[in-house]
Amino acid sequence: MSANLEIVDLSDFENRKSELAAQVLHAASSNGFFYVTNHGLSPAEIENQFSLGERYFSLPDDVKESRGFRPDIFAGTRSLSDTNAAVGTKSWEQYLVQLGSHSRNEQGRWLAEDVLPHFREQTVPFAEKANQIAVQLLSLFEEELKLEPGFFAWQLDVDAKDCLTTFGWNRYPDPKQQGLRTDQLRLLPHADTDIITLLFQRPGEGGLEILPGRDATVHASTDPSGKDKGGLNSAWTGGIPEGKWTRMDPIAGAITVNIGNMLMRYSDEKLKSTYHRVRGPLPGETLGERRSMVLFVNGRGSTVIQGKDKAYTALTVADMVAANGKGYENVKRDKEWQTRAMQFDAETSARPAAVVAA
Ligand SMILES: O=C(O)CCC(=O)C(=O)O
Ligand SMILES: [Fe+2]
Repeated sequence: MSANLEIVDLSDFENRKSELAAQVLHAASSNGFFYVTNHGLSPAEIENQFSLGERYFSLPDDVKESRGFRPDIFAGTRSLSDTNAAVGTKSWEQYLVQLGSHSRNEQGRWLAEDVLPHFREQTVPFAEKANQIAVQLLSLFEEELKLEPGFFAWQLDVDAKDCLTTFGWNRYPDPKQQGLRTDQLRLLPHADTDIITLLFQRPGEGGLEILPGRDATVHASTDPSGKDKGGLNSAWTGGIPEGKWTRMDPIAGAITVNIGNMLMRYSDEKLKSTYHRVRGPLPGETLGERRSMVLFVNGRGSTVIQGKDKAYTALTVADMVAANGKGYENVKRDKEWQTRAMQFDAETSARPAAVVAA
């Protein structure tokens, strides 16, 4: 059965908090994915941010790779050859940089100013605005999670010394140009590790799909491989989730939002960290290049994540980020897993039952 997808209109936020809290709680505890509109970032600001990504992607590979991927902080360059090593196709590349005034260029994985002039100075304010949207959204969960009012504003402070929030750009090359088989995914099924993710997609560049009901915990507990206890980094190990996937297509002006494993753990699994993937072309369909941008909201690395009911063991944000990085490096050794993970069967892809106002 395919899902109803919900659009949450954030206009007049301050006066509509209780109504909005009910809406986001419903969306986060069912699909774990929803759209937000009237969030305060203009189409021009978002397009400008995509164009900064273009400047990065058009650099020569060796320059991009000079800020190689650091699994411990889950930031840096995942080039086409790096993802090829991890999933066996050159279907995706990603660049992740750390926010926070504390992270020097190299540690935060920023390329030098002479390589990408004014790149950091334009990206940080955009990402900080996006981070404020995340603060607003998360404040709506504080009462339900029995957290102090203002907790997430504190946790998400990008000036904190241990801030691990990252901003990133994804590029999925034209599968045809890359010589990719049509029965392969462009991004493998995974659940995000963070508290919440803000995803920017462009109309006409679809492909994202979600598997409602299959979250990181459900997956881990039913995975016969038993490799991923507690849904810690199920993104990168163990069984491959299967079922009918729902297309989460781009909507003009909307940001796509999803709950990550940290918030799932914080909420003792009330809020769902749902599996998602980016699909390959359906029969008769040609997919060109796809771009997306992400804000992986982790916040302060030293904060201990545990819900009031203690459904999961206590782990810090930094532990969870590093575990995800380790999992990613592990899959490079498992070619058989890679082939299975990247399999795409058009039969598994469905349109949403409806896209509705929350
Ligand atoms: O490009 C997309 O739509 C999905 C990206 C994603 O899931 C991720 O970067 O974690
Ligand atoms: Fe993701």
